[in-house]
Amino acid sequence: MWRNCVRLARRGLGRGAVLRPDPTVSRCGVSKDYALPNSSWSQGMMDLYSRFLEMCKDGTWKRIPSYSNSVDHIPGKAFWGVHSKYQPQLWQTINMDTEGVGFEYAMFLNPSEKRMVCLFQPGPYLEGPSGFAHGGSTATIIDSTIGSCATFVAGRVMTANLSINYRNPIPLGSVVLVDSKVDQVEGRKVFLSCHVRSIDGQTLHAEATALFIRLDSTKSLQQQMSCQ
Ligand SMILES: CCCCCCCC/C=C\CCCCCCCC(=O)SCCNC(=O)CCNC(=O)[C@H](O)C(C)(C)COP(=O)(O)OP(=O)(O)OC[C@H]1O[C@@H](n2cnc3c(N)ncnc32)[C@H](O)[C@@H]1OP(=O)(O)O
Repeated sequence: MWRNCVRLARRGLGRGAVLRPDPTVSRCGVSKDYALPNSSWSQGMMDLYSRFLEMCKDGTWKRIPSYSNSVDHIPGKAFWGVHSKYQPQLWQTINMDTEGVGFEYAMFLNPSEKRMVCLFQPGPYLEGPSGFAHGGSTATIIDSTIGSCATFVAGRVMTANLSINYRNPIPLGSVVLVDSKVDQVEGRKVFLSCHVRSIDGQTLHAEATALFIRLDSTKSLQQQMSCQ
């Protein structure tokens, strides 16, 4: 029951939506990539996306697809390791099937700089203060961007600490750049920082620091989360 609720929530159902077969998985078993342009993207979002795609051509940057099932990111799909009994099915909470209402985004990785950038256009479901993004949605996109960056550098990680200073509200429908990088790795600890700015760079919306811990692959995720 709980598992089904989580699956529904993660599929972005709500507000009168009806149950239907999981649309993220096609008949041939290939998951949908949510981080691709759609008709809800503003011109600003499209322009920025094209600029980053251009920078991918020489290999400096790499576009990161986003599947609802995180294991689809991993060759061989063994993201949580052979020791884990827990295989998460729908891990990316930020993907919604109705275009434009929630998190519209695309991530790009710069491997040599250990940097992950996310182009983010918040939709109306993310409203906090009237006309502006909820702080929790800003935290979610920061956590996802920083988390993907830490995943690239360290493998399986979890957020241990995330500290955010909110400097200026993010208008719904605007486009911001979430720019994160790994500052330091000490054993299992990965320290990162992040800035959220308007496209023109004039407005600092938020800044964050985070600590991610690389998971011990000899323990199952359930053991690490004290679930059993
Ligand atoms: C080629 C391209 C590749 C690109 C890849 C793209 C694909 C990406 C795909 C998918 C990415 C998606 C990204 C999403 C990201 C979202 C992430 C989340 O939201 S995670 C959910 C929220 N977080 C939790 O629920 C954690 C709950 N906490 C825990 O489970 C544990 O506390 C855990 C695992 C964090 C640590 O537990 P322990 O038992 O493994 O380790 P201990 O011994 O406690 O800590 C290790 C060291 O870290 C310090 N530490 C731990 N927590 C700390 C804290 N909060 N502050 C400071 N230090 C802390 C400790 O003091 C210790 O340090 P000393 O080794 O003694 O020096």
